[in-house]
This record gives sequence, C-alpha cells and structure tokens, in this order.
Amino acid sequence: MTVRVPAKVNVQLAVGAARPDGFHDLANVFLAVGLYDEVTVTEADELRVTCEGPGADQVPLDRTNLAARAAEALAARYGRRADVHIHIAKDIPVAGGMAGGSADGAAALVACDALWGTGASRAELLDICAELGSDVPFSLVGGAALGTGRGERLTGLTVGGTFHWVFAVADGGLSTPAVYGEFDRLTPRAPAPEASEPLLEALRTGDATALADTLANDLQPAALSLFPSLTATLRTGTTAGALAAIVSGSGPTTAFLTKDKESAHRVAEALLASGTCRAARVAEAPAPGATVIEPRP
Ligand SMILES: C[C@](O)(CO)[C@H](O)COP(=O)(O)OP(=O)(O)OC[C@H]1O[C@@H](n2ccc(N)nc2=O)[C@H](O)[C@@H]1O
Ligand SMILES: Nc1ncnc2c1ncn2[C@@H]1O[C@H](COP(=O)(O)OP(=O)(O)OP(=O)(O)O)[C@@H](O)[C@H]1O
Repeated sequence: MTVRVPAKVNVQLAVGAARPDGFHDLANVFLAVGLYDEVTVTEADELRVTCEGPGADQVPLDRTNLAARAAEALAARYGRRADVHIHIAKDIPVAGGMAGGSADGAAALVACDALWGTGASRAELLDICAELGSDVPFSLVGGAALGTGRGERLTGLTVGGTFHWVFAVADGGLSTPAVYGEFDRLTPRAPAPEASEPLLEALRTGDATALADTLANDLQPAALSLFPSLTATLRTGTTAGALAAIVSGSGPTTAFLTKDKESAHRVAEALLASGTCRAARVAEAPAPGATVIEPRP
C-alpha cells in the first residue's frame, strides 16, 4: 500500500503567547504544495522503518519516527499489532519547516488503515493525527486550511487558482521548539492570533499578487535570528523577480511566490547560482492531501 503525501507552506502563521502546556495558540493558514514523500507499508514479522532520498540519514528509523508512531497508534486503537515494514521515499526537505515528518505520519496512518481495512472514520484518523503532532492533521487533508488551537483544529479553505512557488533548501536544519523558544524571547507580549481576511480573500480568488502582499510569518524573526544567512537567501529571490519571499514555517527552508511557472524557474536558477542555498525546488499549490496511489484505487 503506497500513499503519496504533500509538503506544506504556511502562508500566514500568526503566533500568540506560550500557553501553560508549552504550545502556542495559532492562526495557521496552511497551503499544501506539490513536493511529495511516498510511504509504502507492507505486512512484516515486526515493525520496521527504512528511508531513502535526500536527508534520509537524518530520519530516525526507530519507534520515534512519526510514521512508526502512526502505525502503532492505529494498531493500538484496533487491538492489533503494528507488524509492518514502512518504507519512506523522501523528497520533502528534512527538518526544513515543510512538515516532512508530519507528512510521513499522516501517510503511514492512511496506508495502514487501507492495508488493515480498519474502516476508521475520517474523524478518527484526524484525532490520531492531532495526537501525533500539530501539523499532522493538515498533511492528511491537504489543499488549504486554517489551523487554530495549536494548529490541529482545521477549517478547510477554498483556493481559486494555482500558485507557483520556489523553495530554497538551506544547508542545515532548525529545531521547531528552538524557533518557538526564540519567538518567546523576541516577543514578550504576543497578541491573540487572528487570520487575515485579505489573505483568505487572495486565496479564494487565486490572486498571486494579492497573496504576495499579505504573506506573514510571525516565526520569521526568530528563524532569522537563529539562522542569519537566510536574510541573503530571501533577498536573492526577490531580486530575481519573486513577488514575495518568506521563511517556511519554522524554517530554514525559504519560500518564494512567483507570478507564473517561467518566473519560478528563473528564480530557482538565480537562487542556485547565488550559492545562498543547497537546492531550489519549484512546486505548485494547492496539492491534495495523503492519497493511496498503489494499488491504484
Ligand atoms: C511551525 C509549524 O510547522 C507551523 O505549521 C508548526 O507549528 C509545528 O508543528 P509540529 O512540528 O507538528 O509541532 P509539534 O510536534 O506539535 O510540537 C513540537 C514543538 O513545537 C512547539 N509548538 C508547536 C506547535 C504550537 N502551536 N506551538 C508550539 O509551541 C512546542 O515546543 C512543541 O513541543
Ligand atoms: N518520518 C520522519 N521524517 C523526518 N523526520 C522525522 C520523521 N519522524 C521523526 N522525525 C524527526 O522530526 C524532526 C523534524 O523533521 P521534519 O522534517 O518533520 O521537520 P519540519 O519539516 O521542520 O517539521 P514542521 O514543519 O512540522 O515543524 C527530525 O529532525 C527527525 O528527528
């Protein structure tokens, strides 16, 4: 059973003050983008995880892997053993702020559900996703959605067109808790987070220029503080003609919104030539959520 699952970019990430449980309330506008991991699950004697692709050496292969945790959570709920081999073909940058691990968790859940024929409802699967991590429910649903609470409570959003993006993959990663910690240090009195109406309207109408004018990431100052060289990457993309440049989620991947496909390729070339990133990837949005691709439905 093979499931394809997309990466995400946060077109708006409004962050409130730290809660007593250590998490932050968010107004998190997720957009799924067409960079995908593929997770294949097959029956085995015991739970085992393997991984191939860029950054595979940084992915844990033990039971801390989100895909393994997803399989175990579903198995526990249905009173069975999670005896599966999970193979992850990685294409989403690892520790890049694009929800790569979350994507693998959601994909493994959908794959095991299909393999075992549990018949779990969408709501049940989303509950398990929320237990696994704040970004995991969105990886399941894809498209675009507003995440509130710690980002796990989703409301689907309409997207009226295709957006063209470039993602600059940085040399190195950033830890999500460290970036939230830096946000707390830099923002002693964060206001309650609210979704931006003009941004939601730009998504609805599919207007890239309007979306570019409204992109906002409250974690960006914290990511730049911990990874100062990203400032040069952002500048390179806008100089090369991107409509807007932003840090993706907790970073250090940077995201560039462009007018069209041609412009995206020009910006990607300029980013690569500048030496300010390790790789530049072009992708379209929105992309569908975790979907079984093999056996063909
Ligand atoms: C930065 C984003 O990727 C934006 O979508 C997410 O907010 C992070 O989501 P995630 O990686 O799924 O995060 P989780 O695995 O739930 O939490 C990891 C850590 O990130 C911090 N965290 C995460 C989400 C949130 N709303 N507030 C937080 O402070 C906490 O320190 C938490 O211990
Ligand atoms: N299946 C997985 N793929 C990648 N990393 C995983 C996986 N499972 C657990 N991890 C751990 O999670 C850490 C974060 O990796 P991930 O690629 O999810 O980062 P991220 O994209 O920045 O996450 P997010 O955007 O959700 O904050 C890794 O350093 C790794 O130790």
